[in-house]
Amino acid sequence: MGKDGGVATDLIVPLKPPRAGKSRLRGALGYPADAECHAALVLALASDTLRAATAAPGVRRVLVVGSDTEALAALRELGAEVVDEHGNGEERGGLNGALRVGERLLRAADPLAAVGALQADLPALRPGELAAALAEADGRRAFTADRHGTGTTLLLSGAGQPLAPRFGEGSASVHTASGAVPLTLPAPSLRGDVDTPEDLEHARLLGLGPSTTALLDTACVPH
Ligand SMILES: Nc1nc2c(ncn2[C@@H]2O[C@H](COP(=O)(O)OP(=O)(O)OP(=O)(O)O)[C@@H](O)[C@H]2O)c(=O)[nH]1
Ligand SMILES: C=C(OP(=O)(O)O)C(=O)O
Repeated sequence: MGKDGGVATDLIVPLKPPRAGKSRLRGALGYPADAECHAALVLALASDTLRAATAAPGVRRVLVVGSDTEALAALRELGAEVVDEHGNGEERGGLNGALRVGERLLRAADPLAAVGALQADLPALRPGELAAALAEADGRRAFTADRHGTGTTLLLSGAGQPLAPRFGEGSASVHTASGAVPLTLPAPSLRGDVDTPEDLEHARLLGLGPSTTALLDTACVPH
């Protein structure tokens, strides 16, 4: 059991190489679209997500799965565990493939672990809202939809039960069809993933974490 009475959960956080990821965010809020500046913004979103995830009661391990060595090293500094999604010669399986790599590792360490997948673009995430989602799920395979109701920000599985991730366009209805329980708690910070400039403004109004706040306050000089 986690400290709040929910089931202790190991989380996988997938991270696409920051230069390639979050393409729709380039130039958001007047922030430079330059490749280095954009990568710094994507990394800041992930840093704030991880800071909140590692602080959430009920979360036991947080494992970042990605392929960008520099980004993984920076996130390890924050206290997250990191793994290369192609490290063992795994084929390129995109987002769901990366999640399966993480799930395999976590279940090898503890076959009875409750495992979840949390998106890396939740810069306003509050630890208490993540903990409340784990508590509502209470060991069931369950998910939180994004604020639009179409995507998925968190997918959870019960102890020893496959995660069976089906992230991608319209994943909320696909996860529902696959039997995952849609969680009903409001948890705006957990539903506030950032894909577009409008999403970033929404997250800013909720209250961004320190990394994204500091970055947007600093003039990034385009190369
Ligand atoms: N490890 C890994 N993570 C991925 C991959 N594709 C997407 N992600 C991550 O999955 C989460 C959700 O992905 P999207 O919101 O579609 O992000 P994106 O592909 O960076 O964004 P767009 O360029 O706007 O489509 C984010 O945390 C991404 O970093 C992948 O191939 N490997
Ligand atoms: C991949 C997904 O993320 P997004 O909708 O944020 O691109 C998803 O919600 O399944």
